[in-house]
Amino acid sequence: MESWLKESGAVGLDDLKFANFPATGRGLGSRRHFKEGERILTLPSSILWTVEHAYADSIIGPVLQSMQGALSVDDTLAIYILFVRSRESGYNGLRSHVEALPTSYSSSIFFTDDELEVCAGSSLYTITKQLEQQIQDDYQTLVERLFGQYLDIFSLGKFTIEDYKWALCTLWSRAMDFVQPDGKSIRLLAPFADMFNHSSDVKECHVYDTSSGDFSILAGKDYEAGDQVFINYGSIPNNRLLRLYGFVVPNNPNDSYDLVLMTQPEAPLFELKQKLWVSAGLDSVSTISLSLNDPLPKSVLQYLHIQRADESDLAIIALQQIDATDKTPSNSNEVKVLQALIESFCELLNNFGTQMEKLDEQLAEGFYPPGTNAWSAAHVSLGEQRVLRLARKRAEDLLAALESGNRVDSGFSAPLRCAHCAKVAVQLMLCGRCKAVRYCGRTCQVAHYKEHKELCQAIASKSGSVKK
Ligand SMILES: C[S@@+](CC[C@H](N)C(=O)[O-])C[C@H]1O[C@@H](n2cnc3c(N)ncnc32)[C@H](O)[C@@H]1O
Repeated sequence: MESWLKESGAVGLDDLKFANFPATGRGLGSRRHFKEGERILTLPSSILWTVEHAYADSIIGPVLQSMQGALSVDDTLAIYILFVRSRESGYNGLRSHVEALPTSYSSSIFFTDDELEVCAGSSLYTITKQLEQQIQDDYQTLVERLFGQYLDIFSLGKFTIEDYKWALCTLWSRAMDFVQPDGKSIRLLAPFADMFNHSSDVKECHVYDTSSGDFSILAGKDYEAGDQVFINYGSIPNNRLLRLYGFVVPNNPNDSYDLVLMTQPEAPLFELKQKLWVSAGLDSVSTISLSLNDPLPKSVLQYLHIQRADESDLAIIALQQIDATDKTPSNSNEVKVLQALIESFCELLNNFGTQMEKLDEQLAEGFYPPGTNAWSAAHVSLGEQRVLRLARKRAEDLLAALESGNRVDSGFSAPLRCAHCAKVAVQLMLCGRCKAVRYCGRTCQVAHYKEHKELCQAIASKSGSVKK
């Protein structure tokens, strides 16, 4: 692989070497001193795995391009990798990269039932189960649309579901995403650079040059010869690390719980509520990440206030969203929301197969041998329960404050802004009908009317300013 990379114009390979490190397994070590910020590796655009390169391939490109409804980025790249791996000749450079890839992964999708059961009740458990089903469905679609249609290209036995899962895990654990100046994102897999392991102790140091398409790694800190060189994959919680990368960081400060909030369309006042969720940046199905730093984000309370609102609460929430008057939702709604939330947190915590104290004990006693899948699952479960307990405590504190008459900001104030263009301004004109929304001028009011009409009527009739 290295000679192919050098011939293609890669710079910096001689200063790095493959090595096995006790904590992380295979990675890259430095052969000399690197100063923080110094460019240590540059790979030319031509050797990167990208969707664009898959489309440009003379064999697989026309097939991909002829498909009705483009494949997802990950499916395109996964198929490209499997295609190159299946070739008996040609593609020597890319094939040398594929040969250097791990033969198996420890993403949670490969866990046995017993291993996954260790984190039963966690959001990782649910997402992993859903993902397994999703992968099977996606694979079936690929067989029907692609593998079964072009048997000359997709050799039998080299595009099985196990191969597909392996290729997906290759991408999840090694591909990187960058946003380009036009706002579009690019996902790429960089041979050799995908051998750097992760450390949160180094600065973010991978760079994509959008004009040349070249990819570089800078030193994320000072290194001496012989040190392992790291990159920083980002602030990732253990549940995500285990699902995508197959490892965990004990006591991960980024741990989180993915709380799924949903409301059925049959619920009363659903359409009005949907509008309010959308204008609060939410949706009727919202997944909100609770974290150790912010165990109860305001968006959770915003969602639930809308979900549990009756007609008069809805009108008040609409007013608050738009004109930021400090009218708070009715006390009963807020109390209802917090009580229901505490109850849900208790239920979620009870659903964990093994409670936190027991897991702590088991980990301390070495019940799960360190580094095994069950040990990783135990750390995910611990992290998620820690977050949920903090969230429950926060909701309990808010409820106690409310009941004792000390209101605490639960996330409703917003600056005065135009309901159409969102411009924040002091001089805004009120909608004459509902007296609830504000505009920076007549043009915005007219442009917004169609969207505003339904809520306008609802608020106006509620406040008695206009008869229906
Ligand atoms: C981009 S690859 C890095 C190279 C990889 N170690 C290899 O041998 O091919 C990412 C994978 O490396 C491993 N890894 C990276 N950082 C790690 C860390 N801090 N601790 C444990 N494993 C790590 C995980 O298996 C992860 O999925």
